[in-house]
Amino acid sequence: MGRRNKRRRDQLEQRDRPTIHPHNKYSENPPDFSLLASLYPSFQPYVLCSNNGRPKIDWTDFNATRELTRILLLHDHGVHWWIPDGQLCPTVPNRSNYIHWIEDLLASEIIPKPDTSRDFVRGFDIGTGANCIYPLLGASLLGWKFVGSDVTDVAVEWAEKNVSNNPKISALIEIRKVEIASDAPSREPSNEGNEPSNEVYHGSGVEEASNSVALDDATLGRSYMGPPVLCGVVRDGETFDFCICNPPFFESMEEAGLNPKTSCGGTPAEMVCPGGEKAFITRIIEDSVQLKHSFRWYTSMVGRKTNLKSLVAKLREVGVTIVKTTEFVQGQTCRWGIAWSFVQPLKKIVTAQVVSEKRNLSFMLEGLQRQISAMDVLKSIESFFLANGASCKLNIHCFSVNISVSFDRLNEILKNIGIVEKASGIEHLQWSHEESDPSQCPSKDLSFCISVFQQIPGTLLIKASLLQKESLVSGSFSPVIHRLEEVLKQKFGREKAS
Ligand SMILES: C[S@@+](CC[C@H](N)C(=O)[O-])C[C@H]1O[C@@H](n2cnc3c(N)ncnc32)[C@H](O)[C@@H]1O
Repeated sequence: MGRRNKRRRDQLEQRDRPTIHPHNKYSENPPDFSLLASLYPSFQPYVLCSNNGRPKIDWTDFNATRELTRILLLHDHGVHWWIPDGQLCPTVPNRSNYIHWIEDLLASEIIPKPDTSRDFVRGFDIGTGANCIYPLLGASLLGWKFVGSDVTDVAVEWAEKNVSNNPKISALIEIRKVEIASDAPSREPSNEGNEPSNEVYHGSGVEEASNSVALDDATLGRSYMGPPVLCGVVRDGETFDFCICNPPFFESMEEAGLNPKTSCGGTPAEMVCPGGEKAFITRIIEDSVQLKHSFRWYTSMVGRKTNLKSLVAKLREVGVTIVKTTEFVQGQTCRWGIAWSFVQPLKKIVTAQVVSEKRNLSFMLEGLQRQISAMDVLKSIESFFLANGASCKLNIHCFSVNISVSFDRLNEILKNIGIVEKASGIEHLQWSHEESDPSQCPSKDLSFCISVFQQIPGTLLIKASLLQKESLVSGSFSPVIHRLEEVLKQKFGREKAS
């Protein structure tokens, strides 16, 4: 392969791999465990030496992860912080990414700036938790004001402690207990605003924005029947620039499982709600229909891509003016951010990422047995392509493998799975290559990168990104990845399309 092609491939690879937000304190300098241990003796017992001689911590040890969070907040943010045993322990670099995404949303000119005399940013953290992480980060990094809500006494008590222990920012943060009225009638989902308006949909992946999903029971799942979320908690006349939410993701503690690779704690009240995240975020959407312009941006974290799709569909249905999505890559976990607004956008946003849509494909492997790791699946992917004559470069740190399949081998794979040559664009290849200047000629190899992400225990997300745009065989990318999906589902999972 020519040097120019290689450089182009490397550039595309870099661009496609979602990374830590550039404003994130840790984007250039990840936490230095040795330095932190030398500065904070309480952290020393948790710092171990890995096989390659680099310092590491045991992510399955709750005390180690909590101590790391404590000293990162203290060292890098000047924040004093603690949570009781078992409460959900946030990782500072990951939570900072969400804050910086909101910073980008507010700074963008997608919707007009607020027409108020208020000269500060005010956010609402739905379910702030005992850790109160988003208000603490937003206030210390950016001087934002917050209301942080929660339902449990322990969360409210510890969130308040975490605020009052930080006098420099305590005036910026109010903790609000969500009152659960014992006679509260169960709310039916609202139908208000069902008429679609002149929507502008803008996603970092067009897939999310353009897929129309029928809103049947299977799509929306169970309704949220729990305590109030926004309506009944936001007071009359209050306005906010945004809401932020890391919702209870799971329908049961069993589903939450225990991720053998990390121990971030998390009590049932923090992790679980009937209907899981889909029901909870659907309630935020319904409340936003009532509250409309009280917030400039409504946002939530989403744990599953399948839910992201149905939530975007729900947003279309209720007539929001804009939807934005993003992806948060957090080590081996991938999460999404969803944001919407009822404010009329300043200009029409064109979402024509047709090329990128075709260049990125993904599927889920669900129902995996506990002992099957992301690494097992990654190695199976490598074996599948090696067996088909491809060249593979495994990157065990990124849980990814770069694959290059030559034209001849590609032909074989596609023939084996009954794909006619015409459909893959291979016919094209035979004429153009002969007569062109080879240095200018689009590649006839198919090169792509496959990454494996842990979603929740038993569920992996497999993402494939085409590495070169100008390949004459890029039409074969999709059938090849579909073939891989079939093979992996047969080998590891129960048959369930994402
Ligand atoms: C996954 S935890 C998130 C905690 C923290 N924001 C974080 O990111 O680590 C979800 C939180 O939502 C709270 N919660 C559940 N239902 C709620 C509701 N209706 N209103 C406010 N908070 C709620 C839970 O008590 C829990 O603290």
